[in-house]
Amino acid sequence: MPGGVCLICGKISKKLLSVVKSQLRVLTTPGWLLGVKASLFRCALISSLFKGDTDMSEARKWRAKKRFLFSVFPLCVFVVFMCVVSWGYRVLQQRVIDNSAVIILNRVSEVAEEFRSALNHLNNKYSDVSCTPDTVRQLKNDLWKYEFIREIGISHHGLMTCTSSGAVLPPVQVPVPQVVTQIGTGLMFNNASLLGKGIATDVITRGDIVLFVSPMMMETMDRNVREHGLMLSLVQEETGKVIRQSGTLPVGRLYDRLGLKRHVYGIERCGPKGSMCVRISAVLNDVTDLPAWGLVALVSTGLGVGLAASYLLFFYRRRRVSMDVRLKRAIRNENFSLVYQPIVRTITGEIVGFEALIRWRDSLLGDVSPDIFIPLAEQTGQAQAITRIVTKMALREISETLKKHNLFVSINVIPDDIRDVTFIDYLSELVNVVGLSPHQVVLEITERANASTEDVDVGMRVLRNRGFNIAIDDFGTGYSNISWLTSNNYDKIKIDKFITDAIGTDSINNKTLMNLIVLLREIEKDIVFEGVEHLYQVHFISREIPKAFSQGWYFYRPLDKTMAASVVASH
Ligand SMILES: Nc1nc2c(ncn2[C@@H]2O[C@@H]3COP(=O)(O)O[C@H]4[C@@H](O)[C@H](n5cnc6c(=O)[nH]c(N)nc65)O[C@@H]4COP(=O)(O)O[C@H]3[C@H]2O)c(=O)[nH]1
Repeated sequence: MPGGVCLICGKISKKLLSVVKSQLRVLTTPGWLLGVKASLFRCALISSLFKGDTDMSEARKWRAKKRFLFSVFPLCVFVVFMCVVSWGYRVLQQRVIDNSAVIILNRVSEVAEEFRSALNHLNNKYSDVSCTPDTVRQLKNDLWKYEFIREIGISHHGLMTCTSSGAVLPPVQVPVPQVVTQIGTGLMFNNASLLGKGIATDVITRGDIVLFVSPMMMETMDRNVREHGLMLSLVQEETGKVIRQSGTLPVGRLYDRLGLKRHVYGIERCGPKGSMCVRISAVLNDVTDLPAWGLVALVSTGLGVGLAASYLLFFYRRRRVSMDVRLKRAIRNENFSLVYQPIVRTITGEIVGFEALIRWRDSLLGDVSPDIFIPLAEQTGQAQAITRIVTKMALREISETLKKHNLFVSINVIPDDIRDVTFIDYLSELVNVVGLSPHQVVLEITERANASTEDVDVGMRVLRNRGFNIAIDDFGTGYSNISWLTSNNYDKIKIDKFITDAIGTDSINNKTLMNLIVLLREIEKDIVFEGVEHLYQVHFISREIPKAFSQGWYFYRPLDKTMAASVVASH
């Protein structure tokens, strides 16, 4: 997406740049126009990072890339790093808060359940009883059963006459509760009038029963909440009104200083319908709340990661770019050589043809394997140029030997070559000029390439109609093996070295090989085993498919043109 935006920006910039350039020629140049020109040029240059831009010189592009890699890129990595760390920090805090909240909420649920069952039980037991010593003794006994209740009282018509400590004389008026839930439970917080003697406590009432909540219970709960930096609120479910709160939310350094609102994370659990909800809230810190040393360590790590990523990308790009640039130059100067590896009849060892293999020796990079530069050439759209160079060189260097001994030469091509009518014409013309018969030229197309598209099929048919042969290369490495076998658009099939390597082994590939042998015996095409290195492989191939051909170090390594001519002559 940024690449796409940049491409569009780049295109517009280049257009504007040309307009500005033309204006510069006719106007006396004001300073601001020079500034605009410089900015547009920079933008066009950056856009060329995302596509092959032929207008910019390689060196300029590389300089722009370097500037980008060591300015914008590390900053982007730094920002991403900080975002990821912030996000991770937040997730971690949520986990910790969730764990503490679950413990507290479970405790609150236990307490609520105890009050609920006490109110039900005691209301049934003590409705309309008078405050006799026996009643007081029974209340005392009942009190022992409850962990969170400190005192039980009995009231008649709003007057508390009896408690588990004894008769209340004179009876005390039970005040109107501060909150009444839908199921008729009344709550009073910090009530100091009922027990007298300067004791303030939370009171719960329903029917004739008055329960005095143990202050220790609330104290323990508050301490728990404070320790975890949380805030516990009792909320009325229907109205959402907060009726009791313990603990406070900690202040955040930067946010509060700047007066920004902080993100409060909350978990709520409600009792049976119409009762109370308990909410646990916490402020989620972010990296700005870290102590100064933590912030410094984090920023340094982020910058370090950004720079490390820049360096890695720089070295990777430098290697790629330099190889890319040098390959372009090598193609322009046709700075390659060819070697020819003989292909032989397996049973007799007689040479029947050669495969032309490209070699590139760069003054800086040394010998670069075709396995490296051919895929690079394919990615950068230079592979077709290579095919033309190889075709021209091979036919010029080896046609005399081919004609003299009626041999063929195999040339590696890519699907784009087969699709390209101009290449087919070019090849026909060359073959004509050097006086070869088209059947002495084999075009190898790798099975890994997704070559089964319609236009490739058409190209293959055209080539075969003109007398050229088509070989399916590296058979066994792709995923369209069977479809290739059943198509009739080729003349030879080259079995990849990894299948040949399975000969005489106990591997899974050996099973593939044995199944393949059954299929290959039925096929009326030339079969070439690649990478034949050992005598037992030769014996196996000769026994299983006597008509098969072989190519490999057991017979010959790739040879230069002079050696290739002399081995055929000496045979
Ligand atoms: N270990 C071992 N290796 C053996 C043996 N016999 C042959 N080889 C190597 O196996 C490769 C066979 O070529 P390929 O399958 O077409 O695979 C080729 C082909 O896909 C590509 N390539 C080479 N030349 C060209 C070219 O001119 N054009 C294109 N498009 N691709 C080429 O590069 C690949 C590698 O080429 P090379 O490095 O020349 O490697 C060659 C050859 O040197 C053996 O007994 N043992």
